[in-house]
Amino acid sequence: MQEFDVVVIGAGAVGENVADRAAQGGLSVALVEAELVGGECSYWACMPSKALLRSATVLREAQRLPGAAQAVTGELDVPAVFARRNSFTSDWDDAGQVEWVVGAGIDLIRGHAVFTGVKELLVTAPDGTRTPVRARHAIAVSTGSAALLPDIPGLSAARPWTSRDATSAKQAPKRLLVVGGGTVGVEMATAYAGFGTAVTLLSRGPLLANQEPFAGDLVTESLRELGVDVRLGVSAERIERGDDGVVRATLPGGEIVEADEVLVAIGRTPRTGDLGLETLGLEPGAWLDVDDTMLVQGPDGHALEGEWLYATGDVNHRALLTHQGKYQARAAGDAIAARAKGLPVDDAPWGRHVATADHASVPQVTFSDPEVASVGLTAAAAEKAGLRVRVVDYEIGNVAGASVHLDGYKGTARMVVDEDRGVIVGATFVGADVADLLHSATIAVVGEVPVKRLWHAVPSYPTISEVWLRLLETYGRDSA
Ligand SMILES: Cc1cc2nc3c(=O)[nH]c(=O)nc-3n(C[C@H](O)[C@H](O)[C@H](O)COP(=O)(O)OP(=O)(O)OC[C@H]3O[C@@H](n4cnc5c(N)ncnc54)[C@H](O)[C@@H]3O)c2cc1C
Ligand SMILES: NC(=O)c1ccc[n+]([C@@H]2O[C@H](COP(=O)([O-])OP(=O)(O)OC[C@H]3O[C@@H](n4cnc5c(N)ncnc54)[C@H](O)[C@@H]3O)[C@@H](O)[C@H]2O)c1
Repeated sequence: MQEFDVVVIGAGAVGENVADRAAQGGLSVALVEAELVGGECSYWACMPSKALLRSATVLREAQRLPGAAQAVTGELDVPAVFARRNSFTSDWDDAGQVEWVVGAGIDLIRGHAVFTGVKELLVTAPDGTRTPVRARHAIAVSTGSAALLPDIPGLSAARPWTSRDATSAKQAPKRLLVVGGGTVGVEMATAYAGFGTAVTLLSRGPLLANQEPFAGDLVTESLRELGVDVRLGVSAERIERGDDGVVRATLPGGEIVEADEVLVAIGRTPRTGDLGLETLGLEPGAWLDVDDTMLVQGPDGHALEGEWLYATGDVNHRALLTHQGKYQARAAGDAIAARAKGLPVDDAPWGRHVATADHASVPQVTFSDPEVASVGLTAAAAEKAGLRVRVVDYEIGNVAGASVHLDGYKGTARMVVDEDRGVIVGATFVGADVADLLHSATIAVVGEVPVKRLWHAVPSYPTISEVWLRLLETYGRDSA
């Protein structure tokens, strides 16, 4: 039996951070990983997807800019894009991240962990060796999520791609059918359209349905301009792969769409089905409910006896984003160290040991073309929450900085103001290169900066950030 103060299951970006914080808190920590140290984000999600998107985005921008357009007359070098993607994933070799783990003083145990009891695990290594592992203080589950497959007749036998296949493909297929109009569907449709693939995207609702409606509208329009056949309000009745290798999707009404590959991007499922959660009285295959310090809540709605089981990252379903999972990891790792040493836990809202921002100020950028950057509540969500809000919209193309940035700049910004408190509770920017604008909004939302004070935060001229001034002018100084 190996024994540590803390054991973290899953060495994705989130598990790595829990382990790091607990180790920095003076505890001995083991990190258990069944696949690659670095997890989904490094090898099959954030980094490879963004690497696949970036080159074509830059090329399209250059092609729209007089002077640059004349110089950029060639086609996208698709193999060079895939090669750049490979370098970001280190060719799916985790040696660099293992080096970091070792350097941080964390013990790495390779293998698949299963709970055998309270604070006890059995880890099965790839060669079949089994190691019992015990935690003196805490175990953190950071096992992430996997792609969800819909129950469409014929689909599972059609060898569908999941996000892993789309981000790790060695070449672009001639035709790609994308099922799902959320973040993965939109980003991968954009990437593959950039490679010259004929993409058909089926979405049962509008694109990016969790965002402000104008975001999905602008992205739909631009995907169609890129040549993507976007079908909204459409679900396939059947998807099969024929003996000829061709995928055929039957749509309502009998129309058949043919493709070489089909990517399923309809959401995620927690990686808790094979963890032995039943041993602890928890439901295998379910998301793990947690409190704000990331302690797992049992069926009675309270932390397990002894406050020892934590869950961070995708697996707790609070916000399926790397940065938000790492934020939870910092809170949880510090809370584990504090509880282990009998120190006070600062679990008041916005305290050191809680992930308060998960509730109302989660930032997210979808790297579509145009980019969609949002934080906090949409207007609809704010109204649903019972807030008295005022919504202010502004066309980003009218900002001097945007017009210099790109000819014919098209985009919209929205701020959602809580009229009772005089603060911004949500903001969305849709347009080229708005991603880095988002953090200003995140600070305003988290800091609950009064709108009347924002008038003194002067954006530089001529930058796209002057959209802030235009939003305030549209809101009106007398209203603030
Ligand atoms: C295509 C795509 C693009 C994305 N792009 C972005 C983006 O741009 N920005 C962003 O913020 N988010 C993005 N996300 C979301 C992001 O990838 C996830 O939120 C993030 O990876 C979650 O991290 P995690 O550490 O919780 O889980 P993971 O990264 O999934 O790590 C979990 C680890 O646990 C291991 N594991 C599981 N079970 C066991 C077990 N029983 N024993 C041992 N090890 C186990 C797994 O092998 C894995 O390495 C994207 C997601 C997808 C699918
Ligand atoms: N840039 C980023 O930050 C980024 C990029 C990719 C993924 N992600 C994260 O990964 C998560 C997963 O992304 P995703 O795109 O798979 O999920 P998603 O939840 O963003 O979108 C899934 C879409 O599929 C639709 N859908 C659900 N069931 C369906 C069915 N049976 N048939 C047809 N459509 C169906 C939903 O209505 C939704 O529009 C996201 O929640 C996001 O947090 C983030």
